[in-house]
Amino acid sequence: APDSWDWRDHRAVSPVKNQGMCGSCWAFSVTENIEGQWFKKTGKLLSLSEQELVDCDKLDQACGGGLPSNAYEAIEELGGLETETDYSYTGHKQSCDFSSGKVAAYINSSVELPDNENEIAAWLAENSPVSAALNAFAMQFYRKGVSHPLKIFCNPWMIDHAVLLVGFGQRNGIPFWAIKNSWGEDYGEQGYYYLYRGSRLCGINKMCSSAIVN
Ligand SMILES: CCC[C@@H](/C=C/S(=O)(=O)c1ccccc1)NC(=O)[C@H](Cc1ccccc1)NC(=O)N1CCC(N2CCOCC2)CC1
Repeated sequence: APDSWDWRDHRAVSPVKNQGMCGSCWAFSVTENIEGQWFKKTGKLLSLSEQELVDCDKLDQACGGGLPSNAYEAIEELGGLETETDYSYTGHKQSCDFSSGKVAAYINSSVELPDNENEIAAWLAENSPVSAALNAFAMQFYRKGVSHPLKIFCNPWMIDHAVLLVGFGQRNGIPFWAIKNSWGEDYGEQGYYYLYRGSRLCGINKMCSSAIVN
């Protein structure tokens, strides 16, 4: 794998979004992974609809939480995702208003990545941004820099948030993951969280996955 990689340099990442008062982080993690997969296939960067998942993904619990693995399955069953513009975000569950004629992006399958951080980095650089989940306790108090929380404050077995890995590298020799969050641009560093890479912190390595667009 390269020493560093950042999909934002390749215009494969949409602007930071804001889930508002809805526990829909799982939907943002998945739509933004698919934005990256779709970009890789077509060279077009679309902003895809999280609201479609909140309203129409019956395998997950809308604002009450969800799992990326369920969401990939739901998207395959629905037939794809509409754009953010066609099915815009309201931050609360409504009746499903999906129309297959408006599908802007589809997926063929999904993969769970290995839990080795070097392998995850290599896969990311080769393929697309990666859906990940982690214990978000330290994220809530983050302002800037490379976050390196004590393990006792970031139990890797208490995973409660889903995010997007967009890149990795080193800052003054400190290895980091560049993590796109869905709490708006005022969060952290322009909406991003930088987490120390290489110690499996906060369980960041445990639930990495991606849709596959052939
Ligand atoms: C109320 C849900 C909040 C929401 C989004 C997070 S959040 O709101 O951004 C946030 C997180 C942490 C601190 C502050 C704010 N969290 C989730 O969606 C998390 C994300 C996650 C957790 C663990 C592994 C992978 C992904 N998922 C969840 O909360 N859930 C996973 C599925 C579970 N289902 C219950 C019924 O049986 C099927 C499974 C419901 C809870």
